[in-house]
Amino acid sequence: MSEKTTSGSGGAGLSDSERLLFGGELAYDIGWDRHEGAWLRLGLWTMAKGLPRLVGTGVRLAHLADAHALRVVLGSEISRGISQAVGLVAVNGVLGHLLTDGTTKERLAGAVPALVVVALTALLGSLLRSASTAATGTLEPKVQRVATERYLGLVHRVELAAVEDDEFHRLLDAARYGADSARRMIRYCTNTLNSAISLIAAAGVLTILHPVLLPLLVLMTLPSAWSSLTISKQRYISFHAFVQHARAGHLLGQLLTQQEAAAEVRVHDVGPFLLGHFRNMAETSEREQTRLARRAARIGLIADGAGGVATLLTYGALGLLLWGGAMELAVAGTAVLAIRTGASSLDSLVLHITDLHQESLFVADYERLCREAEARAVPSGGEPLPERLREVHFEKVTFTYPGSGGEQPEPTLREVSLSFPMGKIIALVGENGSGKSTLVKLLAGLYLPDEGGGTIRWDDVDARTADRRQVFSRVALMSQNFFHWPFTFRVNVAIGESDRPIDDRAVEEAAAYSGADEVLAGLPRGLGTLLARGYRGGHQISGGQWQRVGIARAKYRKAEILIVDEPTSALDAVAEQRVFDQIRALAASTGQTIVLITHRLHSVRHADLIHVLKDGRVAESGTFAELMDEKTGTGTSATPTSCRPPRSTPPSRAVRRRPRRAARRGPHMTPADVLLLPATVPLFPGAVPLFPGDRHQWLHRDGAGLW
Ligand SMILES: Nc1ncnc2c1ncn2[C@@H]1O[C@H](COP(=O)(O)OP(=O)(O)OP(=O)(O)O)[C@@H](O)[C@H]1O
Repeated sequence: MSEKTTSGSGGAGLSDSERLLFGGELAYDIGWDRHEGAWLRLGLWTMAKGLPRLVGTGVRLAHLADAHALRVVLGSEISRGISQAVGLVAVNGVLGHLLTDGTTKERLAGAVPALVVVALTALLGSLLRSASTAATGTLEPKVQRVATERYLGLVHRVELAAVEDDEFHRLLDAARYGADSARRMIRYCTNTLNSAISLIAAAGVLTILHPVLLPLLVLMTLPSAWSSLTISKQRYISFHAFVQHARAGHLLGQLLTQQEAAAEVRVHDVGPFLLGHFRNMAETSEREQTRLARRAARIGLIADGAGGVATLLTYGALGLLLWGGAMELAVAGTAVLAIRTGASSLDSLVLHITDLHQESLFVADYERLCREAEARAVPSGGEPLPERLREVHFEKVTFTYPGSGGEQPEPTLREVSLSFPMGKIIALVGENGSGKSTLVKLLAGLYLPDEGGGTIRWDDVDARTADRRQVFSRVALMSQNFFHWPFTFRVNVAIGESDRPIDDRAVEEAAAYSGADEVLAGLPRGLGTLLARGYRGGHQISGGQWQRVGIARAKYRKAEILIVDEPTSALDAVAEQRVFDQIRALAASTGQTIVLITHRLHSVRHADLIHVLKDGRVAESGTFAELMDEKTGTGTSATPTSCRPPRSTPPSRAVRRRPRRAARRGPHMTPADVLLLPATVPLFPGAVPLFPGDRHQWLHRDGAGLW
């Protein structure tokens, strides 16, 4: 197959194979990737202008984490700069004495005091550097912890609507790296500060020695700064081009060896096809690397040439000053030293600012996320709920999912009026997508009705003004997709009431209530068995067994209202009815309010009250007998739709949405990934996982093999 490549921004070295297989470059569509190349658009001046702001951010974070360590870093770095300047002046004194008239002995003796100062400043410089290094090392993990704690603390309190908002999630993706970036920013800030102070010290000494020396320093260092910046940009471009090809190649490698694809690879003879493209992409990548390496070499040469000319001009100017007697030899010697120190400080300053700038993009995201999370937090405080609740009443409640359905989103619930009397068993029945789960989320306080869209009253207290934490505390929710915590059986049940110490007896009682005691009996380490596959000692339980654990969790919570949202979707009609009957019987003994959700009316025929939902509205309400009665019922609930088979096929829109959203959110959304989050975080934002979900293979922008 012939292999053509294109170059240019966004498609550097893109091969026909990549175009054919992926329709373009294989880039992630996740939060942190959107900063790719942002700093490439920055020039020297813009970077310099932004420097105080960047250092300010680092200093603020460090101050929050450990003000004392910050003071040590700042004090050490500033003192180091001063001692460097004093050292340079002392060097000037040494040279002055050495180059004066007299015998060698006399000249050496004269230089001794200045030499002692040089030695002392060097010693002090070393001590200060180690103090700064130690304090920076102390600061880094603290900054990361403070930053991580802050965003996690804010994010877990935001409204559910924010969690479901894709834009918020993209921000969360990027901000996750912000906490790591904050850590790295501390080191880069210290390095930047260090280089800047060294540069200022050298420039200050030069100005004192002779006013013309400062422009000479600028003249000599500018080309070198330009070349540093240009070369580091080239490295960055090269890295991203490389990682893109490497990712694509890696994907093909995985497809060739993946179990799921194995049958088709053989029967359809996909192997040679993929292998051919793999080779083509690898060759394209190699060509791209060669091209970029040559380009970098050219830029290096140009920069070196410019630096050489500047050096020549600088030393020429120094020579002229000496020749004309405008400068003493000792001053010229010190000037050479100061210019060299200044030039190398400027070089490293450019590199550190570059690093700092890249990190700052993620820290800015982090700050934005924190602001957004604060703004979208579930409000704290509010009207207390009545101690002894009689009912929760929905009055003409309309609810629309934010961002659903384009410009004129359709409400999911329309003018719903119904009651949940306490101490009763209430069933919500309706076909897929009729709004049952949405309705109980409003009941649980996870959403509020639309503005002007009716009220939900807890007796006389409006849910809008109620203390939402109290609302949450009154409800135990076992939703369709309740979370399978990758923890032990004990914690999986007790996490329903995580703010009190775990009571093993209560865990066992809750397990007996839901039938999860049978699951428990089969576990190798009983309550302490880890319910997560893929981990040593981890045990896998079936979907049906998880459902029992979920009911036990909701039961353990001992909340006033127990909402059971289709826990039986994996069961057949008879089994579902058995589970509901069991819940009903047990509820009778505790007086708990139970809200059961199903689309099979017959499964809940013993409920005290049944609300039938249809297209987001209440079609009818009553007891089973009333609904089935030809005179009192509308007959809607007797239609075959409400007696449909379990919803395992076809899934609701809500369910169908999830994979799409998960895919958009990238590789970080599975429970296991959440658990393994620290390992999924790259060493720095420039590091990119080779493959989604790959927690081990990060590519480094300074990675070996690139240069
Ligand atoms: N987070 C969401 N964002 C946008 N739309 C949603 C969301 N969750 C559900 N919907 C939509 O709201 C409608 C009602 O969904 P809901 O899950 O409440 O119905 P349901 O009666 O519980 O259905 P099922 O029996 O299939 O679970 C569906 O059209 C669904 O696609």
